[in-house]
Amino acid sequence: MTDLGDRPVSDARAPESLSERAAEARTHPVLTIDDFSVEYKGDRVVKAVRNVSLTLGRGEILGLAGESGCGKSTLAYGINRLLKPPAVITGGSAHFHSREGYVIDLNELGGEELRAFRWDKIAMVFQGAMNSLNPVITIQRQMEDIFSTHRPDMSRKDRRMRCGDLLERVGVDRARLRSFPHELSGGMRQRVMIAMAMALDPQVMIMDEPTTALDVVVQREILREITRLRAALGFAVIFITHDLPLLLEISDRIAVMREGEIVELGDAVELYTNPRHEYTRKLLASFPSLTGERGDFIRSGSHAQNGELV
Ligand SMILES: Nc1ncnc2c1ncn2[C@@H]1O[C@H](COP(=O)(O)OP(=O)(O)OP(=O)(O)O)[C@@H](O)[C@H]1O
Repeated sequence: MTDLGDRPVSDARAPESLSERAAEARTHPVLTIDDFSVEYKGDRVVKAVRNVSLTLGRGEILGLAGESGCGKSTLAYGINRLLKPPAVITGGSAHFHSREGYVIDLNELGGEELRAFRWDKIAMVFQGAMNSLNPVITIQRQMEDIFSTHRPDMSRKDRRMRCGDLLERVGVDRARLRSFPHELSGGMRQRVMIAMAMALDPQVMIMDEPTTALDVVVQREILREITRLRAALGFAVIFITHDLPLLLEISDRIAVMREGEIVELGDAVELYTNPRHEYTRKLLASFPSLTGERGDFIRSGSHAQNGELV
C-alpha cells in the first residue's frame, strides 16, 4: 500500500451530472463488492447480508435504503471489516480501487494494514459518532492524534494548521479547537466527526445514519455540507439511512435492501419516478410526503444536475 499524504485531489473531480456519475460507477469504480454475505452465528443463525454485489463509482453518492434490520449496517461494517463475533463473512469479496490504479482486496488485509487503510482510504461516520469523542480531551488533541498516528512526519505546526482548516471546511470556527466536546452542540460535534473522517483525504466515506440523531434543520445543513464537500474533494459516499426521502435528495444512485438482499439498484430520480421492484414501490408509499398530491420531493432540474440540496 502506498501513502497518499496530502495529495491534491484535482484528479478526483466529481462528475457533473447524474448520468455521468452512473457511467462513472461502471467505468471508474472506487469500491467493488461481489457476492458478499454475512451471518451472525449466535444461538440462532441470522443471514444478515446475502450475496450482495454493487459498485461504488469514484465521487458518487450511493444511498443504501431499507427498513430497520434489513442488513444495511452489517453490510457497511462488513465491507470495512469492522464486524465482531458472532458476525462472520461467509462469502464474497470487497475490493478498493485506488486513484493511483492499484487494487486492494479488503479480505486480504491484516490487522496493522487494516488500521492504516481505514482512516486513510475509507473513512466512516456513524450515528453515535459524536458521542465517541473523548470528553476530557480537547477537539484539537483528538484531531491531532489522527495525524500523529497516520502522518508521523508531519510537523506540529502543520498538524495544527490542518486541524483548523478541516474544522472550517465543515463550517465550525477554528477557535473551537480549544473546546471540549461538551462545549459543542450535537450538530457541531457531528461536524467535527465528519472533519476527522476527512482528515486523511479518504476516497470513500461510509456514513451510517450520520444525521439521524439531529434535528431537521441541523440535519439539512450537514447534508448540504456533505454534498458540497463531495463536489469539492471528489470522495465517494455510501450513505445509509431508512429515510428514503432524504436519500432521494442527496444520492446519485440508490440501492434498496430487503432481508439482506439488494432488490433494486438504480439512478435516484429513475427509482423515484419508475420503481421496478414491488418492495421499492411499497417503501416509497410508506412516505406520504413523497406520494401526496404535491409531495415534498423537490429534486428536479438543475438541482438534480449538481447534486446540491435546495
Ligand atoms: N450482534 C448481532 N447478533 C445477532 N444478530 C444481529 C446482530 N447484529 C445485527 N443482527 C441482525 O442482523 C440483521 C441486520 O441488522 P443490521 O443492524 O445490519 O440492519 P440495519 O438495516 O442496519 O438496521 P437499522 O436500520 O435498525 O440499523 C437483523 O436481523 C439484526 O437483528
